[in-house]
Amino acid sequence: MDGVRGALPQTGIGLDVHAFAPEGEAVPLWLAGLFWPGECGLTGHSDGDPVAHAAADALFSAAGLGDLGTHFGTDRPEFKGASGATLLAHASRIVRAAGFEIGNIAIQLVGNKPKFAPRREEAQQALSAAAGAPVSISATTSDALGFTGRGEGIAAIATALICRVE
Ligand SMILES: Nc1ccn([C@@H]2O[C@H](COP(=O)(O)O)[C@@H](O)[C@H]2O)c(=O)n1
Ligand SMILES: C[C@@]1(CO)OP(=O)(O)OP(=O)(O)OC[C@H]1O
Repeated sequence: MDGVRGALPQTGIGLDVHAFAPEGEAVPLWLAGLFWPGECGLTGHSDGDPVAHAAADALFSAAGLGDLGTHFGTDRPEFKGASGATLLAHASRIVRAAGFEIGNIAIQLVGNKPKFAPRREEAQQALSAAAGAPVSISATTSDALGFTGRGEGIAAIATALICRVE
């Protein structure tokens, strides 16, 4: 990349959705890098954490390095049950190895449950530690509309800002 373009920051976007496990299945909920005792878990090849996955996807998007499936596909048995924080840490290492530093990651969770705000600080600390960069997380319901409003799953959307440093 030549001239000023190589010095400009690059943004990325990521979206992820996971469905709640069927009632009666004792699946633990992992969300935003935290365990949520007593809450219904989400389905997935990994731990199904849409907040961490959206963040990792945003990093890959910003770096032009594909997406989560490119690096941690379901054909990779070593990622079965992997935690979202682990995947985000791996993604951050891959992006740094490609010559970038991470400015920040902003994520918004969309869903009715669990009530996220009381654990926002804890979650931000967990995912910031995983990424090695500031992660902020907001939450919203979808006003009872759509699959999140019907309580069928949780969605998350994220943006990331990275800068080329090498
Ligand atoms: N799972 C959620 C969803 C939302 N919140 C917080 O509730 C507030 C109001 O949300 P709206 O749907 O009206 O946008 C907002 O401050 C969210 O942080 C939450 O804690 N958990
Ligand atoms: C993370 C991976 C791999 O374990 O699986 P899931 O947990 O199903 O998550 P998803 O966000 O649907 O896609 C990425 C997959 O490659």
